[in-house]
Amino acid sequence: MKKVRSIIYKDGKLKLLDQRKLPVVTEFITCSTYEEVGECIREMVVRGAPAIGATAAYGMAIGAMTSSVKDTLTLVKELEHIAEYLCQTRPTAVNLFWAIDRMLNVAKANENLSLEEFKERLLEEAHQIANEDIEINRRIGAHGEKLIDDGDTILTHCNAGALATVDYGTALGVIRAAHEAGKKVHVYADETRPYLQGARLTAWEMVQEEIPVTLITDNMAGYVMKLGRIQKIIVGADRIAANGDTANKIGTYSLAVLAKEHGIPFYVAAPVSTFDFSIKTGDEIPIEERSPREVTHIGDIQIAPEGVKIFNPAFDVTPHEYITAIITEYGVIKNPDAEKIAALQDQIQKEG
Ligand SMILES: CSC[C@@H](O)[C@@H](O)C(=O)COP(=O)(O)O
Repeated sequence: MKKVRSIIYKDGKLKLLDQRKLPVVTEFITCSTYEEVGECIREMVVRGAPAIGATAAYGMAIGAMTSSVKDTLTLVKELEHIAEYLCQTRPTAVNLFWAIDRMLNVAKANENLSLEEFKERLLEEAHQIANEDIEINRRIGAHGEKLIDDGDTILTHCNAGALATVDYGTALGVIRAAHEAGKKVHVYADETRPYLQGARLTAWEMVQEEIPVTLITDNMAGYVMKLGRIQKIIVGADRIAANGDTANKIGTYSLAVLAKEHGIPFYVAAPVSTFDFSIKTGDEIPIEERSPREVTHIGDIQIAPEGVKIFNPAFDVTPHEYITAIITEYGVIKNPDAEKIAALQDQIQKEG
C-alpha cells in the first residue's frame, strides 16, 4: 500500500505536508516553534480533525523543548499559555482541544521530573497520540468494512483520509479496509466547495492508491443518488455531541437529508476523541467561519464581484436522526442517540 504521511517529527522539528498545494505540488513546511505549528493549523497547511489534534500535541512538545525556562514548574505554567495559543487556531474540531488537554494533563502529572526528563516525556506523549491515531483508524476500518458490500459505490465528502489523520483515515480508512479485504468498491468524491478538499485531496489519495474514484461537484450529489449510483455514504466528523449530532464539513447535512430521501445508508466514521460528551446536542457546537476569499476566489482567480456579501461557514451539523450508524474504534453504533452514546462513554471508561 502506498502511504501518504503528512506529519513527520524529526530532531525537534515538525514537517507538515502543505495540503494547500496538493495535488499539484508536494511540499513540506518545517516548523521549529509552537507558533509556527499553530500558524500551520490556522492556515490549513494541515487540516482534518485527528491530524489537527496530533499536530497540536507536537506543538506542545516543541513549545516545551524550545522554552528557555530553567525549571519544570515554570515550564508547566508556560505550557498553559502555549495551550491557550494553540486552542485559538480552529474552533470546531474537538480533537484539537482533546490533544492539547491530554498534553497538559501529562505535563501536570510530571512536574516533579527534571527539565530534560519532562521534555522527553511530553515528546513521548505526542508520539503516542500520533501512533495511536494510526492504530485507531485501522480499527475503525476493520469495524466499518463489514458494512460495505462487494461492488458498492460509496459517496464521500471533504477529505477524511490519510491526510486528515496521521495515516490511513477514518471514512477513507473504511473504504481502504474494504478494498484491502478484496471488495470491489468505487468512490464518488464530492469536490467540497469552497476549499475543495474532495477534489484536491480525496481524489488524490484514491488515485495514489488505485482505488477507483469519480469526482463530482457538490451540486451533482442528489442527481447521482437519484440515478441509483450510490449504495452508501461515509463521511468523517469534526465534533460529535452526546446525542450523536455530528459536525462535519459544510455540505454534509445536505447529503444526509438527500440520503434519507433516497434510502441510502449514511455513515459517520470517527475516533472517540471526536466525541464531545460535554455538550448535549449539536446546537452547542461552535461553527468556524472562514475568510470570504475562499468563496470569492478559486485559487487566485476571482469568481465573484467586488463588494458582494459572503457567508462562509466551514462546517454544518447533521442531526443524529439522519445518521444510520457511527463507526468508532470501539465498534458500530447503529441509530445513534444519547442513550447509546452514554453507553459508549461507559465502555471507554471501563476499557480505557
Ligand atoms: C478524518 S477528518 C474528518 C473531518 O475533519 C473532515 O471531514 C473535515 O471536515 C475536515 O475539515 P477541514 O476544514 O478540512 O479541517
